[in-house]
Amino acid sequence: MSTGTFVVSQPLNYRGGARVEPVDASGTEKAFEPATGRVIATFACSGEKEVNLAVENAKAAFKLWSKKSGLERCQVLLEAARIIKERKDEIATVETINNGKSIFEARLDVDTCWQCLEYYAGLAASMAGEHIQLPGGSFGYTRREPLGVCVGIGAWNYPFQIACWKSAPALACGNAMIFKPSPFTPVSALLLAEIYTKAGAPPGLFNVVQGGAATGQFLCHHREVAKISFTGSVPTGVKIMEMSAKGVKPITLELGGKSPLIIFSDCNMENAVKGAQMANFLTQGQVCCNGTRVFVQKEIADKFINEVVKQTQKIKLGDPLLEDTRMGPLINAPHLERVLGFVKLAKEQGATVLCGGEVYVPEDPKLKHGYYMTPCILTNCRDDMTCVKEEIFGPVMSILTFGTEAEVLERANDTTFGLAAGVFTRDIQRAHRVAAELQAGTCYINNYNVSPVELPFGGYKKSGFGRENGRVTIEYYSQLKTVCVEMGDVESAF
Ligand SMILES: NC(=O)c1ccc[n+]([C@@H]2O[C@H](COP(=O)([O-])OP(=O)(O)OC[C@H]3O[C@@H](n4cnc5c(N)ncnc54)[C@H](O)[C@@H]3O)[C@@H](O)[C@H]2O)c1
Repeated sequence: MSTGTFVVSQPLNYRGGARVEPVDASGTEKAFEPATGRVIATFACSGEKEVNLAVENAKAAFKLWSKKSGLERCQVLLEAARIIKERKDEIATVETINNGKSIFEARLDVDTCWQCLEYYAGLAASMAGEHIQLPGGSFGYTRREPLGVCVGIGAWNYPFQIACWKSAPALACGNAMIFKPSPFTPVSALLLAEIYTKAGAPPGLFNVVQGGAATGQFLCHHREVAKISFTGSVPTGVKIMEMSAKGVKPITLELGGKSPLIIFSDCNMENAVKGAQMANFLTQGQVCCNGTRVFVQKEIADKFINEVVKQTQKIKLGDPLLEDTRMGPLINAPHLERVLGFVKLAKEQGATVLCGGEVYVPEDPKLKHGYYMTPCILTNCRDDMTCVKEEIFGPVMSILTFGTEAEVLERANDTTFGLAAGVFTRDIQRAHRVAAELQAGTCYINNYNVSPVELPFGGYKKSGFGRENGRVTIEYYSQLKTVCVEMGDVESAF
């Protein structure tokens, strides 16, 4: 498949084990191919009736699925993981077309998806409670039980990965899921739905409803939805929390960030430069945990800046489906405008643009309506500038300099966000000391933005709560029942 050719003609909702058109709608949306600006799908946003039907389907599947043993659930997840691996190129291609990230990156994303399914398949079979001995031969035991119908609401930057990272632990624990992708990227979640069905999941176990805020609200308010796992911005996260409070529903919030990356003068310079690029330019900078505040120790600032600018100017920008492209277009025209607006404001507030920050028009005529910009590096930044305080969600790195460890820790933590942080140093004690002091859910030492599924991922402070990946996520998709067993007679207080 090549850029400029893909269109979606099949329905984009998935319910009861098949693609369906929604029975009612609250408006329509268009999905684009960011590389060309072409519309690739027009779809109805699901209304309340459609959401109710999805919940009914999920409930029916939950009845069957929750009765299965962990090993039986493991087998379905393993088969789904196998199919994802087998269809990796196709899934990555669809992701690239709808999201704009390079095919090189999309393939890496798909690897983290089948790995996630394999990981939770393994845990499904070993989930167990405790047995607790009580006086007189009585005892208690605990059962880890599923929650019921879970809702997953996704952002547009990692559409397939978000669907997998939410559904794999949810299904492993015995839940059913309804997933609502971002309306910007509605396509790839359908591939996952089809794969689960093919792998042997009962019809209705994983459903997809399309739409924006209104559809999301129907899902969150639904009486029979037991849990919401949300990935998106802080303002929407606040709304999700308000809705979940009304229904007393547990939630996972994976929200935005403005993460610090601290580079000490004793670092391995080559790795630090690579780390800064990994921290800023994956998926065109549209990554929640990006380390966009790059604090560099004064002694090495000039050298680091020279090198990082040199390497950033080499990034191959253009058609995301070409093998050697490393940066594609941003998600859409309004978002491109927003990111360029941040660069303009940074200049007005006194920052210096060392490279990039401009609209880019590729030579290939079919790409001329795409949403490309050159990766940008800003220096002369201060902590009070907008580019240093707010999540830009684009390829814009802000470089700041610092003197001492104590100073940089204070400045790094001076934010309402707390998703991730990074430190580059050769001093092993300092690395761990700094990681312990950083107020962030994930701290990278001498690397950045690697996401092994074995490690929990999630935020501190306004970046959210709850975790995805890792063993702990089982706790966010299950509840603990205590069974207390009397082996003697009742000693009544009356
Ligand atoms: N922490 C993480 O794991 C993580 C991962 C990816 C993205 N993000 C964050 O996501 C943001 C970008 O994504 P976005 O622009 O899609 O975010 P967004 O908050 O605009 O939308 C996220 C999802 O919420 C839905 N939604 C919007 N309003 C809603 C409402 N009132 N009720 C229910 N659902 C509603 C949207 O349709 C979409 O599916 C960034 O802030 C980024 O940092 C976080």
